[in-house]
Amino acid sequence: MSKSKKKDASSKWVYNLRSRFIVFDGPDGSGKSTQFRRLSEFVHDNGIETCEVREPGGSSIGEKIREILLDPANDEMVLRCEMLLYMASRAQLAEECIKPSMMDGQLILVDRFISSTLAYQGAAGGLDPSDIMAVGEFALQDVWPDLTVIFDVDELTAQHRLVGKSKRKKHLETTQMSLFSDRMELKGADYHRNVRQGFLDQAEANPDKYLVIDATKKEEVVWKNFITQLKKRVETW
Ligand SMILES: Nc1ncnc2c1ncn2[C@@H]1O[C@H](COP(=O)(O)OP(=O)(O)OP(=O)(O)O)[C@@H](O)[C@H]1O
Ligand SMILES: Cc1cn([C@H]2C[C@H](O)[C@@H](COP(=O)(O)O)O2)c(=O)[nH]c1=O
Repeated sequence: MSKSKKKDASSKWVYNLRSRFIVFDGPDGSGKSTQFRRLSEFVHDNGIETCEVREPGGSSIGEKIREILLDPANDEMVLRCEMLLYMASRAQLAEECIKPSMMDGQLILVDRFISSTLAYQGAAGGLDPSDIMAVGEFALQDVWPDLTVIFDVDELTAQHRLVGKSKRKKHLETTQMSLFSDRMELKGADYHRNVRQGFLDQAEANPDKYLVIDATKKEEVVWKNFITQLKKRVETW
């Protein structure tokens, strides 16, 4: 078999990704955005069009909400306000970007989604997950992910990565806010430990809709494991 035919046969599963919705999630510094970019490149090489957005943000209104949420100056923000703002950004994103792109046959790749609200404002913040889901159902209507991939990493590894990332950012960006950690990253170690556990608990409770990837390994190793696990899952769709 020629090399190109071999590639066609081995990547046939990729076509099952059309009109699907995949979320990348995990603790800050887990490396999810790195793997997001790698999957994007991989599917484009295989001729799949994508809609790629981040949360909070992804729409012009959502990006304004993001600024409010992550600005360390807003330290008086109460938990219910925080949760509703994340969800408001998500409602706009679902209607403005996700729904139309799905109808268009694109693969939807989202950096964070309601899984983050359940982990941060729920497991770590203390809000009842059933309240979050009730607001989520109102905000999202019928726009729910087919798969949420959790990039799991311990706190220490994540912290080292974030320090490295912010050092590089200092050379690249000029805004004052980019020089410092955002409001959520500034929360303490206990909070971030509960965030991680919150993600793992969601995955354990919903194995059909979640995938957990060990993100502590080198980038290339994480990628190989991720694409192998994703292929297995997508072949069942
Ligand atoms: N497997 C890895 N091993 C070591 N470093 C990594 C790995 N994956 C990503 N990094 C580096 O760690 C930093 C954080 O990665 P990335 O931005 O992908 O994480 P993230 O989880 O999306 O972060 P955030 O939640 O803060 O947006 C980056 O500097 C990136 O180059
Ligand atoms: C969607 C969502 C996000 N968060 C937190 C998680 C991060 O600390 C920031 C987003 O920053 P990133 O650089 O894009 O990862 O917000 C949250 O607490 N709740 C949510 O629903």
